[in-house]
Amino acid sequence: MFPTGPSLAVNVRSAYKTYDGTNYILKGLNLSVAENQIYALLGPSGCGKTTLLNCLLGKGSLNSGLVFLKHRKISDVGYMPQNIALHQELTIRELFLYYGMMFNINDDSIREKSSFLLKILELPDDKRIVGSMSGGQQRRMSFALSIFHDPKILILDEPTVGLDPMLCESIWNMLRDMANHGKTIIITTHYIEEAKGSHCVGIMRRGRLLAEKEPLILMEELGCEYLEDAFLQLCKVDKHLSDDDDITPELAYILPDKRASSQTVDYNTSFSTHRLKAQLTKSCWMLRRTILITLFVLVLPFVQISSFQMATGSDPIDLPIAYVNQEMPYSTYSCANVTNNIYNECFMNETDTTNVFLSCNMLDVMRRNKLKMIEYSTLEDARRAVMKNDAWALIHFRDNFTLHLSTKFIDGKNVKNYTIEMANVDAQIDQSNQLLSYFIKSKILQTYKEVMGEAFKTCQLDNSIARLPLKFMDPVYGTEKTSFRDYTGPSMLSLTAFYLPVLYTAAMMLFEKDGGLLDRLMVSGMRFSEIATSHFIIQIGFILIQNFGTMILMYSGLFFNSPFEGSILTTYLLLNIISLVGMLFGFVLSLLSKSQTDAAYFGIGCNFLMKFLCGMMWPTQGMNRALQVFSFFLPITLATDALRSLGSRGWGLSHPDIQLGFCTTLAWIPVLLVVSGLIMKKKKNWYE
Ligand SMILES: Nc1ncnc2c1ncn2[C@@H]1O[C@H](COP(=O)(O)OP(=O)(O)OP(=O)(O)O)[C@@H](O)[C@H]1O
Repeated sequence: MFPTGPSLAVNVRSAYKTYDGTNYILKGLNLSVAENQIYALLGPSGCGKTTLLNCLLGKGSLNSGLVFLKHRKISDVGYMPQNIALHQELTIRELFLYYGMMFNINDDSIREKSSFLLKILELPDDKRIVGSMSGGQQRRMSFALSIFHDPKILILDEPTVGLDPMLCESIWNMLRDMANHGKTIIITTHYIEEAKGSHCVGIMRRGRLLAEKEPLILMEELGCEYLEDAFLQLCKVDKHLSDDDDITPELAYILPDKRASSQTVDYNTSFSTHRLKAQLTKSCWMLRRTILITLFVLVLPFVQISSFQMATGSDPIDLPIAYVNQEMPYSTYSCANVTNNIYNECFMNETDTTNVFLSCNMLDVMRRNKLKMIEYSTLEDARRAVMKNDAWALIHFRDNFTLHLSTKFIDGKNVKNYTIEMANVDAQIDQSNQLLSYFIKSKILQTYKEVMGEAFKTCQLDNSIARLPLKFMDPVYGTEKTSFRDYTGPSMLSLTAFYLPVLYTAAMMLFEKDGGLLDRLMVSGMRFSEIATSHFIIQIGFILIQNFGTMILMYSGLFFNSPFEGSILTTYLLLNIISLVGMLFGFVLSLLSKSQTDAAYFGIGCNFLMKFLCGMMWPTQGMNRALQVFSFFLPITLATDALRSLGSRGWGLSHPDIQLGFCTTLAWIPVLLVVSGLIMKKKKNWYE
């Protein structure tokens, strides 16, 4: 089917390629590269050279036409991309070792080859970090890696850009030497004159090959002294002929129906342990080289959990409260001047109440409860203080408060409305902050309960008279003092377990994808499954340490005191499953994002959604019904509830709610795997 000929290494026939379905980048291009030759592909910027090379490599496919590559084994192909695509954090030596391991070259050969290439390409000392080398040095390094495994066919996309003429010359000498030793080389270049050193030049313009000849023959045929003139002449002629030869709508319509056949690089290699080892070793080098970031990533969950524990749930202290105590006329007869004897004198003494001032006792208790009580002489002043945000609430005791309270209790059902009114403690609270206003209300109630309890005790009455006719028995689960922190603690734990692997995985994958690293690795034979496995192994290590650490931090009682009744092992297992789902979610994110910035925006958005929709900040029971149902299907809603129940209720795996938490999270694993598979299938070159 392919017109190969005995000595053709590459053959392209009637190649058509479009990215958007209308503009054709390759327009019926024909190209033949004989074996053991250097083929220089010349053409102006944007004429489709890289597109053609991508089709040769099988990274892109033709819409119509034939591509044939004689040496299809991945180890037979060497590729140098146009962009540098090198791991900037590694040293030269590490990079050689990495590619050497990837191609399964033994250590001695790696040493030998790398020292030869260092010398001939005038590269710096092999301890130099790649990122610290000049652009030209990095380009030579990139070239060195493309020939490192001794490929049979070499595809070089502008390897000599920015190099000084001496170095270009030595690269061309190397290429000639390689061709003499049976290699085939296709090279694109902007320096037309250097293509004189090739065996054949292909002059490309607007998606077609205008000529394909030995340079000297081409110059002779066109009567030119320089290859550059020959190139210009061909382009000029083509410009006159082909201004209106674009793909016609009819042809564009027909072309996609034509069959495109390709025999390009065969990427179907099986999983290999040496490539996995290379990837793992490289990742360890990278982690070590970026040790500060590695440590930061490692300790981030501990910092998050600790700061959460320290900053959340404790009672606010020193909240300023304005009060007006008309029971004690301001400054003339203040609480400070009375002997407070609530503990040895009953306040319900009908004849003489002068020695008992319950308002003073209440103010004392409020101070003890860490409220900052500020006295004002008039209600107007106190109210103004609240308006000006000098105080969070205003508390008002009326004239003869204690006397009226006493009368209220003594008169019982005959009590007058006026007495009831005067026996009230009036509180006016700034409700703009719900949590603080709840807190102040609960402190006032607690104060009332405490003072009246003591007062009734002194009157030798049952102090339960002072309480509401409501008795809260011992809690079924949890404690009397369950705080907001106990509710949000498991949320923080699951969010940290989920979200950090999302970020880390997306960042790692995009780090390789950015700058064409992943693209280059794939063409060098690295399988995606090997990259993913290596990442999985490293990430699992992080996850196991981090989840163990955060659990200890939160529940061991050594650092913080969150209630924990259940099984440590079940909790640890659930946290690790949450992290695994986070990891897969991060992977999907990296497939959907073009850059780390995209992923960061998307990730931050998801983090907020998770926080609000998974019942992290507020119980899902408070959501509208439809949202509640949606929320249940999210990866960490029911798992967080399960964590809460494991901690405060002591339930185990046998409880249906815990099983539900595990199941909903586990169910996301196949879902995310399928989604990733579909994206990879749809976006053929997702790794670019
Ligand atoms: N993935 C893509 N999607 C859409 N258009 C693309 C894509 N890749 C390349 N193109 C377009 O195809 C045309 C040819 O690009 P190509 O990179 O093949 O040119 P080139 O000859 O290699 O150019 P240069 O010498 O500047 O590298 C350009 O107009 C480019 O914008």
